Amino acid sequence: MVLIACGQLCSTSSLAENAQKAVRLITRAAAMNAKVLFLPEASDYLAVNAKHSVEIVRLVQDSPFIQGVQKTLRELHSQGKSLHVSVGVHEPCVGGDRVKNTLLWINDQGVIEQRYQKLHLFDISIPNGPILKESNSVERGNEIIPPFDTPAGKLGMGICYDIRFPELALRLRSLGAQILTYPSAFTMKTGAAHWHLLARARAIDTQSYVVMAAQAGTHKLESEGNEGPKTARISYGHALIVDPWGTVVAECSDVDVGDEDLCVADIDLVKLEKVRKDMPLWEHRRPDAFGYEV
Ligand SMILES: O=C(O)CNC(=O)[C@H](CS)NC(=O)CCC(=O)C(=O)O
Repeated sequence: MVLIACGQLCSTSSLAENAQKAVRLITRAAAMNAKVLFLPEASDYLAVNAKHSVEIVRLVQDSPFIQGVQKTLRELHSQGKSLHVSVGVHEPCVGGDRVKNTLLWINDQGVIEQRYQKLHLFDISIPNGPILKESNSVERGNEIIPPFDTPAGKLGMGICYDIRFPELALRLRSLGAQILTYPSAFTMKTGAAHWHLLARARAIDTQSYVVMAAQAGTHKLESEGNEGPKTARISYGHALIVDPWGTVVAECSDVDVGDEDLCVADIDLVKLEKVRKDMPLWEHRRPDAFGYEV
């Protein structure tokens, strides 16, 4: 059994400030002897609008946020503490007119080992609900990253809105995933309606652990001299971990209690194998009827 931690925080537009939030959660996770910490989508910053995002985005080697995370992991490592981090960030695109919404896997020595670029973009307009057009500022990815070994098990990566596309989860499971992660910044309205249900559904579909790190609370978004439209953002929070049977085994406090929080759970691959053996979904699938393998 391996202990993992799943975090929630409330990013601002300051990469340096957000680095401090991440470092506090990293320090807490390490003190609890967790081996992996999952941090939310866009942990490095939330921007006021597309123009602002393109202005403040940095290459990983120039990002005070990523530098802060890497430095802390290296320091912990030199003290004999091994912690790996999955963290959602932004990266510049070639051409410079948009950014990438990426998920990084940073190992216990601060080295970026994996990178996934969000496939599905959140272009949504719900009456009395969120209006967000992610594709204004973000270039979508085109690749599924094969699940890779971590101290907790084989990890498959998605980001936020990707959780609504079960075909990604099914493919990741077929490619060997035991844990799926969807770092998120869910809206209040869609979170209240769907967050727990989506996380549990993907866990049940794939008989895998699902780890949902989350942005939480009211974001302080500022840009200097930016005339563009401002969007007030509040994120749903409720970072959580679901087991392969669909049970929520850990959940962060409600945002009323504070937006920075951590929850932990043991990853039990013996339990995972039992769930898969008792109900062998992957042997019962019907590619003959559907005409394709998931
Ligand atoms: O913009 C950034 O920098 C960070 N990215 C986000 O906040 C993204 C795109 S706007 N949010 C979501 O995908 C929410 C999905 C959601 O709420 C749902 O599926 O219901």
